[in-house]
Amino acid sequence: MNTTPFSLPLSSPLATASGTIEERDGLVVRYDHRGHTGVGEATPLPGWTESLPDCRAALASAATAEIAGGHAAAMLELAADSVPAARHGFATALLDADARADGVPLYQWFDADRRCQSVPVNATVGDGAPAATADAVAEADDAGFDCCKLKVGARSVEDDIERLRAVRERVGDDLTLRADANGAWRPAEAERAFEVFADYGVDYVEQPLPADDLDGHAALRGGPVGVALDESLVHRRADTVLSADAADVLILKPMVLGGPGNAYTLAMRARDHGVEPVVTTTIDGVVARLAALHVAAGVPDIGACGLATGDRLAHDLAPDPATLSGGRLSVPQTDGLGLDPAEVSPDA
Ligand SMILES: O=C(O)CCC(=O)c1ccccc1C(=O)O
Ligand SMILES: [Mg+2]
Repeated sequence: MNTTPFSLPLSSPLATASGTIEERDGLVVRYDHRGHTGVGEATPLPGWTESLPDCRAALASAATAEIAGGHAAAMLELAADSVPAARHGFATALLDADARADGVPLYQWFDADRRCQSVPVNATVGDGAPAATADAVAEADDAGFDCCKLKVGARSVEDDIERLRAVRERVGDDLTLRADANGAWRPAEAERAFEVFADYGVDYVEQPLPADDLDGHAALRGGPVGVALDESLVHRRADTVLSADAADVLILKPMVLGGPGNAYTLAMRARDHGVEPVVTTTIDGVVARLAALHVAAGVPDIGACGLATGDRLAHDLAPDPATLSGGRLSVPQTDGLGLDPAEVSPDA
């Protein structure tokens, strides 16, 4: 196992109710397995995963364990609940090598019978003044997106309502709108937002209330605006969230869940519970974005996913083989993730 640090500044920082994401730092992981080099990415996001030093230390322990006991010993060092980004990095490299060895794109390694050329994606629009928000949504609409997610909760509910009004005035009613409050609201604020957001045709709100408040989220369900849980999956067993009947939608971030395999398993389990899975990145480099894209591609008839985040980066780890057109991201059909490991470089 070999790791290389990288630092990816954002050309377009993402302003949210829980802070602004300006830069993504992590490690590229390479691993030789079954005659192939697999590549993975560990890009921790504090608040969602372990810190970068903890991620680095976990991968160093895993590399030591690997020398004595191979990939199974390395995986045992990488617990999904304590070091999910490190686990994601190694697990992705292992899966990439496995899929290459089997001669299939990663999503077909999850489900050999599936064929998927592209995945629908949402545009992601950060917090901003009403006019700037409407501009950003109009730009996404012009670029062919059918679905746009707005960050809310960074300002008052009444101010977010003004933003929604400006958006609908600008782009009309055809575009699907979602909102993401990142846990910012108190129950009364969430109730008010759900009432008025319904008039603006908001499909669902991600994490209206703090992560721990599963009962509060359950109580918000049943109206025209759905409830999606995201932060509630951090440090918590997914079974707990599913059995609380607190969500219409589960937001699945492979980087937060400990890897693409965990995210795929959870997506299929959510479906079995009648909960719709949506796969998103944590604003990652191209290796992790492709891993998340393959997870989404493995799930039949998945709705728009939060995977169109590559254009926020000032530079990337390698050229992106997935192309955006008509609100869909193409899925590479070459073996593994669809990247040439020789092209992956921290200063690409
Ligand atoms: O879902 C999307 O559209 C993009 C991803 C996104 O919003 C996000 C990115 C980094 C950290 C948290 C979040 C989030 O969904 O809350
Ligand atoms: Mg979210």
